[in-house]
Order: sequence, then C-alpha cells, then structure tokens
Amino acid sequence: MRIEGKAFTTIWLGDDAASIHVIDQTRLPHKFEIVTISNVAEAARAIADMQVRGAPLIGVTAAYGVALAMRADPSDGNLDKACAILAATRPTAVNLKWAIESTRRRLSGLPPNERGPVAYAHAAAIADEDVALCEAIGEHGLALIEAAAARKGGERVNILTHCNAGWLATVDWGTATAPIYKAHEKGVPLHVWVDETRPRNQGASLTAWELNQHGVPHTIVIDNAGGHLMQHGDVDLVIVGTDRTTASGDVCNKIGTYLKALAAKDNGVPFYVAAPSPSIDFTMDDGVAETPIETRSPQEITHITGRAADGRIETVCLVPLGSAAHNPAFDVTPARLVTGLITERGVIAASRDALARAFPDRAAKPQ
Ligand SMILES: CSC[C@H](O)[C@@H](O)C(=O)COP(=O)(O)O
Repeated sequence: MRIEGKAFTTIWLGDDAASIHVIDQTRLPHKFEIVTISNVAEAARAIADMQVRGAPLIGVTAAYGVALAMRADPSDGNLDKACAILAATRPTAVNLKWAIESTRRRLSGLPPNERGPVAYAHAAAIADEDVALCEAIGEHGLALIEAAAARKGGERVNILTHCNAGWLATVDWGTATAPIYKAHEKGVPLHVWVDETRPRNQGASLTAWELNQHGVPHTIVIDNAGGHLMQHGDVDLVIVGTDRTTASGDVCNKIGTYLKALAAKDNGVPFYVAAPSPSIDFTMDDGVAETPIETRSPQEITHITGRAADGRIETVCLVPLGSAAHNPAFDVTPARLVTGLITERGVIAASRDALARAFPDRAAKPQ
C-alpha cells in the first residue's frame, strides 16, 4: 500500500537484517511513527500494547519475535521461553498461536546454530504468505462487490465494516478491506460505512485513516448506527474480519460484530467474514463456549485520547469518578448468522462441511 506516495508494508526487516520495523498504531491517525523492535521482549510489548494489532499482523510479529530471540540465544530453553512470552500477550487471535507453533515446529529439530537464520526466513515466509492470502481474499470478495454493483445497476455499493480488518491489521491489503481495495482499483463505485469501534476506535482511527490514504469514499458512523442504516436500505453488504473462526464456522471478531450480524440477518443484508486460513482454529468447535475472550483495561472505556485544537495529543476522562467499567474486547457471531466466509480458497458457507472441504489439509491436522 502507499502512504503519502511511498510503498509500505506494515512490518519490515531493518537495515541490520536483524531488528524489525513496524508502524505504531497507537499513534494513528495523528502521527505516523515507525518503531524498531530489537528483541523478543520488545516484540511482546508491541503486541500487548497494540502498537501492532490485528490477528494476521500479530502472528507475523510473533514469528519475528522468535527470530530475534533465536539470534540472541538459540538454545532449547530460550526457544521455549520466547514462545511462552509471546503466547501470553493476547489470548483471542488464533494467528498468534498458529505462527508461534509453526515457527517452533520449523526450529525444534535443528541444531541451535542454524536456528537464527531459519527463524528469520520462516517469519519472512509467513509474512509473504499473509500478503498472498489477503490478495486472494481480495479477488474472491471483489466478485461479491461486483455482483452487488450489477444488482444495483451500477449505483454505488455501500459496504459496512467493523474495527480494522484492513491493511494495518495484516502485512498488506487487509482481510475485509482487500475486496474493497480491489473493487476501488477496478473502478467499481463504492462507499464504506466505518464503525468507529469503541472503545479503542480502530474503525475511526485506523480504517478511516487507511481508506483516506487510498482515496476510498467512506463515512465514519457510531457503532450503534448500523441497524438503522440497514433498516433504511443503506447497506448492501457487511464485510468484517475475524480473530478466530472455529471448525463449525462460528466467528470471533471485535466486540460489536455480533450485533451487526443480528441486524444484518433481520434486514436481509449479506454478512460476510474475510477469513484467511491461519485465522481458522480447527481444534475448536463451539465458538461461544470455547473462544478465549480478551478482557482489556477499563481505562480504554473510561478515557479517550485525541488531538486537541493546538495539535497536542490529550487523554481525557469520560465518566464519573467511581463508576466501574467492563471491557470484553471480542464477541462471537454464531455461524447461522454468517452468509459466507471469504477465504483464500473462495467464498464458502460458514459450516463444518464447507470448511473441511475447503481445507482438508488443515482440518485433519492438530494446530
Ligand atoms: C483482520 S484482524 C481481526 C479483526 O478482523 C479485527 O477487526 C479485530 O478484531 C482486531 O482486533 P484488535 O484488538 O484491534 O487486534
């Protein structure tokens, strides 16, 4: 993707071929700052503090985190320690576990002196694969947007999205945004309703920022507006991402996604989930009962950060002193509410059979 005319991915290797660089997503949309990560503790902190976020990017960052640890000390003990530190950062996005386990499998049989270079190559391969998966999702999702445009006789297609399942959540393209970028590039008239996504406002701060960078027409709405827009025919399709989709097609995604799916069902609006295979957890079945839901700090609800008129970044309190706040960061949308999963292998039903048919290689194997 291009930021102010310059091509960027969201994570890249430093000139020393050891440290990695990422965009600090806690500073957007106000400041575009690049952070250097030089060791596994810094990688873990960047994930936990959400300087990097979004399921696919969390996975890639963790893979590089293991590589940084192996460069410092390639012993078995340090491999275990690095994997444990990274795995403890965020519980919900399965890409984290997937990337750590994939890296551990790749390294465990190797002599320690080979582990550093192999770990870097493996992290780079995971990053490259993420770009390819997102691009394939883009092509399959493009067909859905083109079909909607054809149904509307060429009138603009209104797409609603939640949180940031965009370029910033991945290495490139995004998951939910890949079809949008592909359609926009192809000249399909479209407009995106961007849910602000309280409490951290990934929609208003991140999705809006990247759509702006790419000239995609969009409008930010409060999280509660989606049902109203759907009732009035203002949403043609919903496309969201996923942090963990189970073998039966239940979709865990940013808190508030479930309510959008209910409103979409009630209004006959197609509800699609862009789901690259590393976000599918074939070891899990019942998403509501089994998905570990991250609870984040109440301060994300009670306080808000923004840019003051004089340009200073300020954090202010929104609530009465003494009120409690509870901050579950994800919810689960049952498969019955999902029109389809846009995977790298095509658009499929959110069902056990369809997932097993599309991914026979993954469905049979332990994660
Ligand atoms: C493609 S990333 C996964 C989701 O689609 C995204 O919306 C999301 O929930 C990210 O959560 P975050 O808590 O910002 O890491």
